[in-house]
Amino acid sequence: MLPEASCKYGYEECKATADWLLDHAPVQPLVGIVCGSGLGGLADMLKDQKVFSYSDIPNFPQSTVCGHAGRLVFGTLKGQPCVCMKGRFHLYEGYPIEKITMPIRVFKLMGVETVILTNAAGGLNQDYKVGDIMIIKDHINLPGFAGRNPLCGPNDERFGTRFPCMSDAYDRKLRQLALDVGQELGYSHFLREGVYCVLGGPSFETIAECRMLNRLGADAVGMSTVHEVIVARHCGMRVFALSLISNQAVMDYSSEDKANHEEVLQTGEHRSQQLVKLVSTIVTSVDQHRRGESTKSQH
Ligand SMILES: O=P(O)(O)O[C@H]1O[C@H](CO)[C@@H](O)[C@H]1O
Ligand SMILES: Nc1nc2[nH]cnc2c(=O)[nH]1
Repeated sequence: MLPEASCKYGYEECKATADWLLDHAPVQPLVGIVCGSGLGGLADMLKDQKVFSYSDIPNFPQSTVCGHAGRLVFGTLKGQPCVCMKGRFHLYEGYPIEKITMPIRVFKLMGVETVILTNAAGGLNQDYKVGDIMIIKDHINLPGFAGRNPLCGPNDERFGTRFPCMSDAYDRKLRQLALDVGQELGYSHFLREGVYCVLGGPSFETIAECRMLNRLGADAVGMSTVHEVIVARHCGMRVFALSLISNQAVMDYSSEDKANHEEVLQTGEHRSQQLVKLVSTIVTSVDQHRRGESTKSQH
């Protein structure tokens, strides 16, 4: 007998959800985008939209966090078929870890090849400023150290191998592409590359915790993304992820600053335009890149 969680959000459930969506969606998406806290505006860049409430999608979890609308948006970006999650799920909402990442497997079963994940995060690196955009080059899965990994439980080979590699989780070519695109757009002064650390939340970190995470090599801290990345890589999708530095993590006992969700959402609003421009240009270039690859493979 399989453990309960694996049975509830396994291959058949993901396939049923993917088939239902493909029956109702206007396009078969090749790119899947996940919007972080306050970053739902990213979905507005899609043309010819068809929007589904999470509550209408079979087997789908429901959003419970302010800044996560709970809508799945299909559409195109310069002809590139995309699907965009306006709202993601977090461990602290009380969902089993398999349910948090279930939409990523649904992406895969709908035909998505590239996943773009965004989040709001606290800046640990002392050189970072609020409003910086950090391209994620690597992660620290702190809950994973205690056995909280979305791949725990029986492995379903239809998704991927038992022991997936994570040293290449964040696609090097897409990271370089983002740096190039950022430079062309004149964003280099607020574009960074760094390491994201996930914690369980929902409480923000203590000063001692922030200091410890920074010493461990983390540049930014949040409560999401890493579980989705692990599942996306397990089933063979390309991953690109970025953090909007929405607040400075408090590292100093003399500081009066206090992390809060309102500031997180506000920073999202302020950077929204540039974030949309950056992500949409990357998506368009991914398409060119893909076409280039398939042209090459024909020769
Ligand atoms: O990671 P996203 O979904 O952007 O949200 C981040 O913002 C919330 C805290 O303000 C937490 O949920 C944290 O993970
Ligand atoms: N854990 C954590 N998550 C965040 N999300 C946005 N800011 C933060 C932060 O400072 N800490």
